[in-house]
Amino acid sequence: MNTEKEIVIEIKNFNGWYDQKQALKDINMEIKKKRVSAIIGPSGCGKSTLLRSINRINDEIPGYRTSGEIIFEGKNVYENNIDLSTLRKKIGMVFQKPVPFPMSIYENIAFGIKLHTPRNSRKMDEIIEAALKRAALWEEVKDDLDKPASSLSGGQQQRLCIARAIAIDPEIILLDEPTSALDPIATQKIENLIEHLSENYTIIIVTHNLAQAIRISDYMYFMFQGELIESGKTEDIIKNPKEQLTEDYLNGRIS
Ligand SMILES: Nc1ncnc2c1ncn2[C@@H]1O[C@H](COP(=O)(O)OP(=O)(O)OP(=O)(O)O)[C@@H](O)[C@H]1O
Repeated sequence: MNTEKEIVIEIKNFNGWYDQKQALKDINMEIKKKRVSAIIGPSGCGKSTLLRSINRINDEIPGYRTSGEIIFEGKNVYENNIDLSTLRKKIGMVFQKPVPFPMSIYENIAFGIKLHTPRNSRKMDEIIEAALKRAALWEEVKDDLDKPASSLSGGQQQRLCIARAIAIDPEIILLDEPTSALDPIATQKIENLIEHLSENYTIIIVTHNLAQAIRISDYMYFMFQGELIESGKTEDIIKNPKEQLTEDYLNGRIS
């Protein structure tokens, strides 16, 4: 396996505050291209805040402010002239609870494509089929594309949300606890899918499920109380954590 991968995101001296409360403290990290990176750590340590800062979706929370840099494609995403719609096209996101739009399976995916790439509309059917195939959902829904997305199971809805993200051709997919609302079988399907997706996309996943992070990630980033404590290849961190806090977390002494 080629482990020397290109860096696609570099986070430098990054801080985040909700009003007076500092949620992220001087975060420095590098994300490797076309790998699965898992951000782990106990509840409230800042995982989601960090993930949601990467595509600036956290800007939507009143009172949230940041300092430092998140470099993507040679630019700090917090520069004033960054176009947020383009940023979020390139850095897609899937949330904890599947949130399909109240429309058909087909329209759920078409909607995002029309929003971001109207010129592609002639090829719509092809793009939708390809996205559903990549999200491992095509075989289950190909005869039901006109049915409401709400008729799908929770796991299928989550794969639909992943297909929706894929359809607008992102480079990076952010996944915020994508399986926490799913049963074990649906979870396994998503985990298999994530491993597959990293052939084509950079995946950054937040999970409170350490076993899941170990199963699917190439790199792990352990956070505690707003700080990044340790990061590295998953197998190295598991076998040989350098920090006592990491070891305590891996051994279940911190949860
Ligand atoms: N909208 C908000 N307003 C104020 N404080 C917030 C807000 N969202 C998160 N926080 C605080 O910021 C800190 C980090 O929260 P965050 O949700 O990023 O942690 P997390 O590691 O993802 O937690 P969990 O695993 O429980 O989802 C916590 O102390 C939390 O209370």
